[in-house]
Amino acid sequence: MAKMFYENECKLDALQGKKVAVIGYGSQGHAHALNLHESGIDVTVGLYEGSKSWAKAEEAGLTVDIAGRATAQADVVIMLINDEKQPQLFKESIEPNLEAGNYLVFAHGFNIHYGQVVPPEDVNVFMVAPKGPGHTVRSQYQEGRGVPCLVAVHQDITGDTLEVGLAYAAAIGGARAGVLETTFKEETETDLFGEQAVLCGGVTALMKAGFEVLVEAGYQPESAYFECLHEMKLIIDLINEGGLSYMRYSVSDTAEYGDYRVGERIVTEETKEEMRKVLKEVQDGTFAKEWILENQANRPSFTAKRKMEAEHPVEIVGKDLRKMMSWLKK
Ligand SMILES: NC(=O)C1=CN([C@@H]2O[C@H](COP(=O)(O)OP(=O)(O)OC[C@H]3O[C@@H](n4cnc5c(N)ncnc54)[C@H](OP(=O)(O)O)[C@@H]3O)[C@@H](O)[C@H]2O)C=CC1
Ligand SMILES: CC[C@](O)(C(C)=O)C(=O)O
Ligand SMILES: [Mg+2]
Ligand SMILES: [Mg+2]
Repeated sequence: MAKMFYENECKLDALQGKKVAVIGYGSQGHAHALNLHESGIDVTVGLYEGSKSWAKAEEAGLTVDIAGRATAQADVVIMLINDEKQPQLFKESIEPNLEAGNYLVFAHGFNIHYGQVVPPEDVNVFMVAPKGPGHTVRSQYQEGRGVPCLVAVHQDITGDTLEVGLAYAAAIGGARAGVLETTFKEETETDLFGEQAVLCGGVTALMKAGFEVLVEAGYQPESAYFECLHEMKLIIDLINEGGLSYMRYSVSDTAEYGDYRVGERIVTEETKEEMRKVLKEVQDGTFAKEWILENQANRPSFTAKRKMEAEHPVEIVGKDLRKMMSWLKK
């Protein structure tokens, strides 16, 4: 049975009086640092000399120091730099500055699960992994809402690591939506599978395929963009709010009938079989190994793919159409 925690069980007291170092100030880092700060927690952001994030964090009113010094003065240290950069920074600047009984924290289990970071035996290790992008972790917190989080304990030296983890989840807003207890293994494998097969890889492939089929058939790219990309969020918002049936209640019966008739012709048993292969590659470490080697080789295929994807016609037409929507971020 899944164990869920909500605000009444996640006491901020477990974090009161403790100093937190947030290492990194990108998508998750800025959200954690600002949410913790506004929840009354003592936060220092840890970066490196010359980081482009440094000025942003200072402009937001936060204390900033280099990662090693931020770690040395903290009780709780959360690793919010890019996964692939964490092992080196950990060895050089974090590990030498950790003290027995400190809390080392992750927002994703990759480096612990695949053995890229091996923490000293005398520190507590836990994870608070928001199930949403960092910018949403911040905007939801500001609206009095929260993004659900997963919590997991890897090492518990002082006997209170789960309580500190739950307090951390509450301080970033996650306990408003719910905190699910899990393991580093489950979080790592489900997160990698989800982002590859469904949330990022699956969704973008589906949108591009729909766009391409309409444009090939001679329809205007602008029309194809509105249909296959822009409207996706509006449909997903309804699903997020009330499940599949609420979306189906809001769309026309014509759309609902088409949904039942066609959905399984698009995501077929063959697609599910491929999803099972993707999951296997995550579980047996094939993906992790490939991503580590890609970074060691200076990201040749990642960089080429990023450039190619940015030049896709759906990106070109979308950029122009979004210029007219003043409420969207530029
Ligand atoms: N992005 C997301 O929404 C989610 C991310 N996560 C996890 O959160 C963690 C952080 O990811 P994410 O927020 O995407 O990271 P980002 O790429 O957005 O941000 C990385 C930050 O780390 C800084 N940085 C890079 N190298 C160093 C270094 N050597 N020393 C100190 N700071 C450094 C960068 O500074 P600079 O500006 O100078 O580059 C930047 O501020 C990862 O473990 C990820 O898996 C989990 C859930 C969702
Ligand atoms: C879906 C991508 C994600 O796992 C996330 C925002 O939850 C990530 O790694 O950024
Ligand atoms: Mg995720
Ligand atoms: Mg992820």
